[in-house]
Amino acid sequence: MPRDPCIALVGKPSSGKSTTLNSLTDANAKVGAFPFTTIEPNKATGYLQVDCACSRFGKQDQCKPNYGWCENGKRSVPVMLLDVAGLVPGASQGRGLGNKFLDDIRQNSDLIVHVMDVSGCTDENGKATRGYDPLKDVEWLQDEIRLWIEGNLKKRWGSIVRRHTATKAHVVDTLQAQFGGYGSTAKVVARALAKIKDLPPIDKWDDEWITTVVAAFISERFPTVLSLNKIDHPDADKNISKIMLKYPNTKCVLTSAVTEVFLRKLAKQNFIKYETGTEFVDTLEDLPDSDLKPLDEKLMERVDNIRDLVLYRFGSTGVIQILQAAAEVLGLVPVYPVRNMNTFSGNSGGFVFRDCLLVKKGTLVAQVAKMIVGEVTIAAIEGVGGLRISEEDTVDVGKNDIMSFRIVPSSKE
Ligand SMILES: Nc1nc2c(ncn2[C@@H]2O[C@H](COP(=O)(O)OP(=O)(O)OP(=O)(O)O)[C@@H](O)[C@H]2O)c(=O)[nH]1
Repeated sequence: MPRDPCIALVGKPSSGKSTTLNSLTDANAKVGAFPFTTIEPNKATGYLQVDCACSRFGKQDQCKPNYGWCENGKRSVPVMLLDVAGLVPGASQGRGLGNKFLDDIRQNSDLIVHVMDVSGCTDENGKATRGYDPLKDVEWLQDEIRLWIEGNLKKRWGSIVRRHTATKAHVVDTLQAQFGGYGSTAKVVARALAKIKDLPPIDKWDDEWITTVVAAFISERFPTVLSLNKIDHPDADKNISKIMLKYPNTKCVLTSAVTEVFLRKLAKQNFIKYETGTEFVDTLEDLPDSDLKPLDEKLMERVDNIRDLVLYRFGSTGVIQILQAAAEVLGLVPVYPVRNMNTFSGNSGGFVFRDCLLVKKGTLVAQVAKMIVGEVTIAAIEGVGGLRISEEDTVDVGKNDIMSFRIVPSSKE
């Protein structure tokens, strides 16, 4: 993942993708109650909340990021989001905007956030209904991606195996040649294969083995977070438990995107004080000495409902946690390049930790250096306390995550 991480939001029509995206960003993705409001993939910037390095050194007051923002040591780091349109069953056969959908995730995404309607009020095509079982959506999303990759693989299987045998290739190389187009690397393929028990040689794979291999590859290449949306609905509870029981190893986040959008709007209009990501909402009744505007009876009732049905029950609208869950699954580490290791400042001095980039835990320091300073010769890399960092070392939270680079000046001929 040498480029910036990109998280794809997918989900059937009317599951709440656009609302979720709106609540994660300030982008104005169209919001509508009918299928395919979102026609073009919508790239937007979301903000991942992390504990900023400034709080380790008591420098919260001096922290002013170049991108995003930092409040009391909670830093919002930009991440790229992709609103992927047109997911309906049959996408792998080109139904809906199937091919486009698959192409979007193939090229661009590191992780899929599957936005699901857990109220059971939309069927698999996004039409209004009651009592639909959203478990089916988890299954068919996985199936669509698998069938698409499997279909492409099986079409050429005979010649793939012949070539593999003739060239005495390694199974990782043979598969990487096939999966490279999905943004895979040999490492990803190797990790996927390592998960499979008793895998026979490639020429012995039947359809079942191919399915197993493709499924293992998908879970490595396209890890998924389930965003269980519409938790404000009374039918949501039973569906949430069902999904979490069936997929105990999949990261699930409970959300009410529409609530987040509504609360932010009220806060912007100065009707409430709302700290996003928390359960705290204050009205003029709670803060009589504040400059908040009074709410009419209808709005007050809605705010009370939101408190009861979402905030007090679930602790928050859950939206901030979507990106945190994604970052956790991807193992992202915030890395802070600084110019001056004594002050943690950049070029212009004054403010600290101006830059932050997200890299995968375990990435080599040399790779991180390349992302930050490019193809130049580095004389030395310094860490906190002036300690020398080896290019062969790796990064983690609190380990080699603050760095200063000394570059060898380029000689003019
Ligand atoms: N009750 C409830 N409704 C929601 C929530 N989030 C979104 N909705 C509603 O669900 C409907 C569909 O939301 P959208 O965000 O347009 O859905 P989408 O998945 O982007 O749909 P397409 O653009 O058609 O693909 C809208 O009427 C939203 O107001 C939620 O958390 N709770």
